[in-house]
Amino acid sequence: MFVLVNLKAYPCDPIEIAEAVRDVSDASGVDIAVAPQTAHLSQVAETGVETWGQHVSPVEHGSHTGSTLAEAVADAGATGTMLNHSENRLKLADIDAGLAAAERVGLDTTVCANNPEQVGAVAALGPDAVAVEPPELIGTGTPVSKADPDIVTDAVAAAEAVDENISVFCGAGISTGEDLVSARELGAEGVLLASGVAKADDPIAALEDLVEPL
Ligand SMILES: O=C(CO)COP(=O)(O)O
Repeated sequence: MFVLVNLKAYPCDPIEIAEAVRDVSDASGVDIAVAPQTAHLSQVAETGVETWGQHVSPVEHGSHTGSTLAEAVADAGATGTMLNHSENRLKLADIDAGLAAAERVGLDTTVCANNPEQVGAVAALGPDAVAVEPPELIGTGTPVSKADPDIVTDAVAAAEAVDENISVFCGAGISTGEDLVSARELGAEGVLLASGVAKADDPIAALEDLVEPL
């Protein structure tokens, strides 16, 4: 299972969480990555943790003030990026161009989608992975794998129907090892989560609990 910890714009210490993710990943052997704010990518990557961008812009070098250039994200030490998170939705053409930008610099790509229908649509653009995250469950602590397991199984089927090599992740409300096991049983190869770690009093304990049953 792959675990991507999205720090969003939460008021957490990105280095403390990066070091916790690195240590728990090393000790458990579970592939865990962290996606900090773009401005923190270099500092986070320097800890040695697997580092992802939260977004890259659908642009090349040029006159694009305020953009998140894929080249800069890769130079900062990221090895992957999310696109189209439900809190940063993109037009289909921009997802396509964002994927091209990420692929240009060798970043792994995970395109988020709100439901299985959108998973099928974005899978057609050829990302490495898709992630289904029902927006109404994000940040609630109620895991998608329990609240609406069909969303996960339907997302797996929708991606497989397009390309069986695309990995499917799920996210929203996931915070415990039990949630990860349920996600895996529903066919997900990974999870995206945020508040369960970024808002935890003890991020190491939260991460250890997550990977314990794997
Ligand atoms: O949006 C998410 C991950 O990208 C999920 O957020 P929560 O884990 O806080 O529900």
